[in-house]
Amino acid sequence: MSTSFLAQVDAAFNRAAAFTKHDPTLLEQIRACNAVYFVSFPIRRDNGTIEVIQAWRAEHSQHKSPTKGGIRYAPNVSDDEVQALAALMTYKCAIVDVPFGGAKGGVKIDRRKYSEAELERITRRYTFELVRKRFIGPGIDVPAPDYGTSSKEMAWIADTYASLANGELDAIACVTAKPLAQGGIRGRTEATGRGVYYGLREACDDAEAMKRLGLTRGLEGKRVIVQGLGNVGYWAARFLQEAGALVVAVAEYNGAVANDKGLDIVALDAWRKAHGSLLGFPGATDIPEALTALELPCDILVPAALEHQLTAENAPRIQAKIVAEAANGPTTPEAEAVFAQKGILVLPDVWLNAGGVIVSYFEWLKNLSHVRFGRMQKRHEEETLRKLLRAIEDKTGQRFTDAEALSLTEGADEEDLVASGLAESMIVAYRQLTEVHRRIDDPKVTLRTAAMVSAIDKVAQSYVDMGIFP
Ligand SMILES: NC(=O)c1ccc[n+]([C@@H]2O[C@H](COP(=O)([O-])OP(=O)(O)OC[C@H]3O[C@@H](n4cnc5c(N)ncnc54)[C@H](O)[C@@H]3O)[C@@H](O)[C@H]2O)c1
Repeated sequence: MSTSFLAQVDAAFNRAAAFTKHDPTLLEQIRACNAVYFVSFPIRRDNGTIEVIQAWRAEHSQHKSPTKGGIRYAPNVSDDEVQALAALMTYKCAIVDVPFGGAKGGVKIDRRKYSEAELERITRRYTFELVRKRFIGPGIDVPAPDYGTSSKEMAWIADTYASLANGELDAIACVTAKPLAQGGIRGRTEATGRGVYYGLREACDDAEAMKRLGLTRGLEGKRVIVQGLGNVGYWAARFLQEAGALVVAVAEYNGAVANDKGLDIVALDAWRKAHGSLLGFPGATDIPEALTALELPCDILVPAALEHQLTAENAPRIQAKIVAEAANGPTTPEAEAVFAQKGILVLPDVWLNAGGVIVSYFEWLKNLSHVRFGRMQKRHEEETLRKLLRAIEDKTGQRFTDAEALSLTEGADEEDLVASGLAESMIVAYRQLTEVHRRIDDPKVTLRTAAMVSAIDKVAQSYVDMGIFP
C-alpha cells in the first residue's frame, strides 16, 4: 500500500478544497478529526484464558450532533483506519443531507476466531467503555454495523447501553440497525446495498454519462462483478440482479466463481453458507485466486469488501467501464489515476454507499419520536392530499369523500417509506454532485472531487453559521 487510508482521504479532501473559496483555517477545522478514544480491555475466553482487546472510536466532526458511523470488527483495524472512515462519514452525511457528524469505531479482532459468547462479551465491554467516556448516546454518538458486525452486535450494544442508562427515555436511539423487535426499522439490513443499486440505477440512466462510456442506458443486461458477498455486496448484487443486470462473477477472500450467463445470488449465498466458500457452486467456474476475478470482462465492478483492493498493480487490467464503490476506500489514488486515464467512471464511496446512514437516520427519528415510522409521514401525506383534492374540487366541481381521498394513501407502510426516502436521497445527491461536476467543467476532475466539493461547502456553511465557542 503506497499511502495510508487517512492520507488517501485527506488527499481527496485537499484536491476538492482547491475548488472552494473557504478560508484555509476553516478548511483545516473541517478536515481535522475532533476526538479519538483508544482503549485496551481484557476479556475472558471460553477456555478460561484472558486476552487483551484493542478498540477505537473516532468522532471526526461534531459540527452536527450526534456523530454517526459504524463499528468494524477486523484484524487490521487501526487508529489510521478509524480516523479515515470517520472522516468519510462526515462527508457522506453532508452529501446526502443527513444531519449528523461523522464517526467510526473499530475492534481489532478476527471475528471468525471467537465464539458467539466471546463476541457478546467483547461487544458489551466495548459499549461499557464508550459509555464511560461519553462516546455513545442518542444525542452524542450513535454507532451502526460495518465490516464484521451486524444487527446482532447492535442488539447487544442497545441492551448494554439501556442497562447503564438508568431509565433514559431515548436510550433505544443510542445505536441503529437494531433487530426489529428492539426498535429497528424495516429495510435497514439491506439499506446500503439497496442504496448502491439506486445510485447505479441513476448513473446508468444518465444518458450523457452512458454515452461517454459507450454503454446503453439502463441496468438491463449490464454485466456486473461483485467483490465481497457480505451485507453490502449481497444486497447490492440481489437488487441489481432483480433489475435485470447479470452478476457474472463474485469474489470472496477464499475464492471466486464466474458464469457468463449470470449467477443466482440467493442460491450462491446459500451455497457459501453451507460450504464455507463460493468454490464448487454448480454451473460456475472456480477462480481460486479471487482477486483476479475482478479483472474479467464486465460493465460494472462493485468492490464491496475492504479498502485498497484496486491498486496501481491491478488497475491497468480492470476491464469494467464503471467502478461502483460499495466499500469504503477500495480504490487507491494511484488506481484512480489509471481509471481516469482509461476513461473508467468511478462512483465514489462518499455518495454510493450512503444508504446505510440514510436509513439509520430514519431509524433514529423513529426511536426519538416513539411512534412507528411512517405514521407521522402518512398523516402529513393525507393532509397534503386533502388540500390537493379540495383544489381540484374547486376547479372541476367534482366531489371526493374523505374515504376516497384516504384510499389513495393506502399501502404506504414503513418499508415503502424507507425505500422511497432512500431512493429520493440517493437521486437528489447524484443530481447535486453531477451539477457541481458540470460547474467545475474540467474533464480531469473526478466525480469524487465533485462530491467532496459539495460536502466541504455544506460543512463549511454549518461552521460559519455556528461560530466559535467560547
Ligand atoms: N454495513 C453497512 O451498512 C456499510 C455501510 C457503508 C459502507 N460499508 C462498507 O462496505 C464494506 C463491506 O461492509 P459489510 O458491512 O458488507 O461487511 P460484511 O462483514 O458484512 O461483509 C464483508 C464481506 O467481504 C468479504 N471479504 C473480506 N475480505 C475479502 C477479500 N479480500 N476479497 C473478497 N471478499 C472479502 C468477507 O468475507 C465478507 O463476506 C466495508 O468497506 C464497509 O465499510 C458498509
